[in-house]
Amino acid sequence: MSKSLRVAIAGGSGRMGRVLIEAVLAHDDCSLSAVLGRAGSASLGQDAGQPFGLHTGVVVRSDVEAALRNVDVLVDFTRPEATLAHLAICRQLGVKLVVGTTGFDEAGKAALKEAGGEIGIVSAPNMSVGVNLSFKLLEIAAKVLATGYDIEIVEAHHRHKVDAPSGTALRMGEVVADALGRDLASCAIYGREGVTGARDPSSIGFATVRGGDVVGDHTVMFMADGERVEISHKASSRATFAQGALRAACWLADRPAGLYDMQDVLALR
Ligand SMILES: NC(=O)C1=CN([C@@H]2O[C@H](COP(=O)(O)OP(=O)(O)OC[C@H]3O[C@@H](n4cnc5c(N)ncnc54)[C@H](OP(=O)(O)O)[C@@H]3O)[C@@H](O)[C@H]2O)C=CC1
Ligand SMILES: O=C(O)C1=N[C@H](C(=O)O)C[C@H](O)C1
Repeated sequence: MSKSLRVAIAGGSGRMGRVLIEAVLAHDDCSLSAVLGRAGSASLGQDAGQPFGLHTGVVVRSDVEAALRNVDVLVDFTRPEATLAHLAICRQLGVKLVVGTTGFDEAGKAALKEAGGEIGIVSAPNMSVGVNLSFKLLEIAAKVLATGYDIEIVEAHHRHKVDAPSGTALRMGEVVADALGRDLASCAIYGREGVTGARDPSSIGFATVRGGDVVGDHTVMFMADGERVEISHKASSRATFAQGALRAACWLADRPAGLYDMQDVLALR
């Protein structure tokens, strides 16, 4: 079978970048067409697989416009500022985009939405099937447990993660708040310290743990007098995110312009 979808990877030297390169090379329908590196990075000009002992035949490049000229879809797990710079070039060239990057501010989210008017984009804080199923379970749980249950979200990640709470935890909060008719921005409590007073029953609390090599753990707790329901997801390999990202890339191939997420890709909406 010919590998028909030409995929580029941004942040090729990152934790997700490496796993994505391996996943593209092993994929039946995707070919590795370009790998982007940050300007000044030592990896520029090297084979993209060199840091992990693979020969890919694709060298790392920082000239994004030239690198994306013969590409169908860019898969980007980097930082918001890098993703938004890549987004502008994808719009110019008509290249589709899968965004795994988290930590966008409101302006960044608005830029993705606007670009969805011109190109196909899948943007999701978590590409795993399990987390996306959890979003559906949370919607049901929040509706059934709407009164008398205090809701708290706990997430844990590796020591290198730079944004908090995780994009996934924030999306879990949004899903629960939407199901309850609450506005997350006004009911979220991001950590507690000192004399906080009793818990406001309408609040949704977040707690963040960072350390070691934790790939990504998320738990939403619904706590009442006499019982507690917990919905948990634990990722043990980044390959689960990479598989989801490539599933999104293949799904985007014959979609019209629009801003989609993994709920669309997995037909969970
Ligand atoms: N949606 C999902 O399923 C998942 C999302 N993520 C998200 O993906 C993102 C990346 O995570 P991770 O791989 O662990 O992070 P890393 O720090 O390991 O990798 C980030 C990559 O982005 C590159 N980069 C950073 N800033 C720039 C810039 N300004 N211009 C160009 N390239 C840049 C880095 O280059 P350099 O090496 O030169 O610094 C590096 O290659 C995070 O936002 C994370 O939350 C992670 C896992 C799953
Ligand atoms: O930075 C990570 O590693 C991860 N980030 C994502 C997030 O912020 O939700 C998803 C995953 O949990 C791993």
